[in-house]
Amino acid sequence: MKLLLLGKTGQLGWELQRALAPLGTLVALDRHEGGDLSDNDRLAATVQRVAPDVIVNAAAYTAVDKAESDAAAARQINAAAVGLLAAQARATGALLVHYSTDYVFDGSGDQPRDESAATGPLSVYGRTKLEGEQLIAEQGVDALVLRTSWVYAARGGNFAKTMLRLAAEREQLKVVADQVGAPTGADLLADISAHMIRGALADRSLCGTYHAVASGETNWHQYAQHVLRRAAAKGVALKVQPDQVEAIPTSAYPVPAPRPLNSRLDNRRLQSRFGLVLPQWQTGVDRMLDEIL
Ligand SMILES: NC(=O)C1=CN([C@@H]2O[C@H](COP(=O)(O)OP(=O)(O)OC[C@H]3O[C@@H](n4cnc5c(N)ncnc54)[C@H](OP(=O)(O)O)[C@@H]3O)[C@@H](O)[C@H]2O)C=CC1
Ligand SMILES: Cc1cn([C@H]2C[C@H](O)[C@@H](COP(=O)(O)OP(=O)(O)O[C@H]3O[C@@H](C)C(=O)[C@@H](O)[C@H]3O)O2)c(=O)[nH]c1=O
Repeated sequence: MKLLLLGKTGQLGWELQRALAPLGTLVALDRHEGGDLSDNDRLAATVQRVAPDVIVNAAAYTAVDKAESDAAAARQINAAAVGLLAAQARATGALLVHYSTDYVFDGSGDQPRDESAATGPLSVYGRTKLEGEQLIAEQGVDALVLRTSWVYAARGGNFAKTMLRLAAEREQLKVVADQVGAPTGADLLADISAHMIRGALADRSLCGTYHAVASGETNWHQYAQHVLRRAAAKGVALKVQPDQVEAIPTSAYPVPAPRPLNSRLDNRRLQSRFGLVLPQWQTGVDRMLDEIL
């Protein structure tokens, strides 16, 4: 079996290189190796040349605020290129694996959303990611679409690392406390993906959209405090102590792209259909911190 992985250098792409390797022959590409999602013609030529049984797309335009003023590029990478991959997979019978986000929702309410909940993105990033999902659905291709949230990894940029940096540099740290969700490790997502690919290749009726997040919930402020407590316990020098991180409302942290307040995703469909247990979010965060600190 041959797998094509796009976006191999991202948080998730890096972990997928590890997790997908035992499944077959893995061709992992970055944007400079024929895997550029801003160039549909080259991308199509790459897929045809590799002729994979499974296409795994970990590439995306993930700069949420920048996307507000760069919508054409975000739409090309998060939607148009995804539509092309879906068409190619459909034409060849390949399985498509793709990742989406909690930001496809409007964040209203205080309950976890399941896969059938109405979408309503608030930002260009969220809208273009939803368009990518819709293009996959329109093709009617065999696909696994994993909606996840608040991704972190030992390698790459993420909120936890930003907090460690800012708490070491600054005298004061203010973090929003009214956006709720679940930090999800790229390593967990990659392992889940490998498991799901095996399952879906054996039984294509398992294809579909899944909320793939760690269990439990937190908010960005509590998450920041958790990260800093762990760092302080390991003797990392911090200018801002965990208890000094100020909790603020979203309205006090103006940014170009609105974020959903309620990012809770219900992961029961994934757990029951694939026989998985998704660990509490702290498990993976602590492991990542042990690795990087
Ligand atoms: N990060 C998060 O918090 C969340 C992410 N997701 C989704 O999960 C998936 C993986 O995200 P994550 O690993 O965190 O993202 P990263 O930002 O860590 O990585 C994104 C990857 O996409 C690549 N990329 C960007 N533009 C192009 C392009 N034009 N052609 C080819 N590759 C490109 C980047 O390459 P380069 O390094 O060269 O720029 C990088 O390898 C994405 O679909 C994302 O939308 C969902 C929810 C939360
Ligand atoms: C750096 C910082 C951020 N914040 C806020 C801003 C925002 O509301 C929240 C998270 O900040 P970030 O900008 O790091 O996170 P953001 O880029 O919005 O993260 C999102 O990325 C995309 C790719 C996704 O798909 C989402 O699931 C989510 O992980 O914390 C503070 O309150 N204080 C701070 O000092």
